[in-house]
Amino acid sequence: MPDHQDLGHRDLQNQPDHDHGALSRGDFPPEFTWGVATSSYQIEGATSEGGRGPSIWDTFSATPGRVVDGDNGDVAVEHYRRYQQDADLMAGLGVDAYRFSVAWPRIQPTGSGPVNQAGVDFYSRLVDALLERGITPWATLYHWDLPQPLEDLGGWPSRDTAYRFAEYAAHVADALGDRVKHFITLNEPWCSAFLGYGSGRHAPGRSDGAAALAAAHHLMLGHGLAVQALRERVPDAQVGITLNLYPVTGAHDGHGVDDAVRRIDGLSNRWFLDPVLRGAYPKDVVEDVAHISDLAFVADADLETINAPLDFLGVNYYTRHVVAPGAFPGTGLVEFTDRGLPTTAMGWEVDADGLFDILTRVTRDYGDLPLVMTENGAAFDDEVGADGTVHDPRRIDFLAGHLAAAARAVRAGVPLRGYFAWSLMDNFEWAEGYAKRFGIVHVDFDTQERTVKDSGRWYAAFLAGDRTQY
Ligand SMILES: OC[C@@H]1[C@@H](O)[C@H](O)[C@@H](O)c2[nH]c(CCc3ccccc3)c[n+]21
Repeated sequence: MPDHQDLGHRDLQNQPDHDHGALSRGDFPPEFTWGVATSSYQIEGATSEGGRGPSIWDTFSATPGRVVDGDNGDVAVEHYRRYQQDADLMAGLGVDAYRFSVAWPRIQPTGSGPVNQAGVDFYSRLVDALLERGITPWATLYHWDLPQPLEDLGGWPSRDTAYRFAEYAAHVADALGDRVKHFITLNEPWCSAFLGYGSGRHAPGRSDGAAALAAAHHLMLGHGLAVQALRERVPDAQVGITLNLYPVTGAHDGHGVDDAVRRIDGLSNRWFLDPVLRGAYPKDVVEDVAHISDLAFVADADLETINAPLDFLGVNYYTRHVVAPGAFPGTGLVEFTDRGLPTTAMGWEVDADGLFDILTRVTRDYGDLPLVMTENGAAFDDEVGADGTVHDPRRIDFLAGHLAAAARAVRAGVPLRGYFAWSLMDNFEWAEGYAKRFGIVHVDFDTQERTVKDSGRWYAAFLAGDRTQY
């Protein structure tokens, strides 16, 4: 297993694998934050309104073949104009908080220079709508919609983009910092870098390993610089970053599996956890990628900047990675396998124990930094019944099972402070377009009608204190 130095080892008691039974909000600390999450490009629409400039996802989704059915975010679920109605939906669910993202192209249409006041005004109105309803705003500064002009200048592989991001963060802090006290700098730099510049599955759709590693570095550098900008302007803010983290398990215990686990754990988790929380790249993974890049883009003080003190780490959890050595041992190729467990519409295995495993691992290996589940949820093919209801029992089971795992992690000593269900409502699911529905509220994409699904009613009852079976 990887050689983690033991930082502040905690006695995380082992718990039974499955403890079915009753669960309620009371199984969590009273100050625990319960919310729902979305992101700008996935819900706002109005991509040419209010002075917004183009983002790499506007360009990417307009490129034939990149997104299922040629879907794009031009309309999405019209949150830009329906935000009051959507704030009412959240109030109806009884959430404490709402995690949304600010679209950089609305604040600075070209990615630099003076702010676009209409863009600032939209988020100011949104924040006021939330506060009026007693909902705490949690703002993600970057959830993948990089202004296209910055991509034209090199994008995240270019160091300058990190500096532009810090300037953008300062503008958001100036505009919203009087009312927004919870900030997440980046959503999932792993996706922005490795899906955007590595595999090309996401915007901007480049396939260049060296560029992907440079992008990962400059995303993390931008994170560190943005933390400084936020701290200077909003001294009472809680600041964090959100990482998509995966427990990685060997498919069997045969030859080479341990190294396959080490490699994938390294590239999925430690490549981001170590710089952000320890101020150093993991040495074993630096060796794994040496044939791709010598990391010459790393400047001396960068890792110190990246290792900016945080108030929390956001964790997005969806499923576990199960790996085995690839067909050609010694090449470092790794196969991702499945165990035949039930899967969601995304083909991701449902594995609530993986949530317990990743939360306890982060606390065991990286210390007592408070953790917040900034995303957890599932896509299933929902349909609106004749009576207008949406029965989604599998999503209820998914949420209940994962909340039970979260409660186990809390009992085991993990400093978990909050949970945001992904997602408030069905929306643009990136390369899958509108074909995949993650919402606890259904959206008819033709009429824009919102219908609270059974899972939304279940979550509202849970938040109201009802006990639930799972
Ligand atoms: O795919 C569901 C959600 C997205 O809608 C969110 O915008 C994004 O933050 C998010 N991250 C993950 C896990 C990483 C991932 C994202 C997209 C595709 C494949 C893996 C799942 N999700």
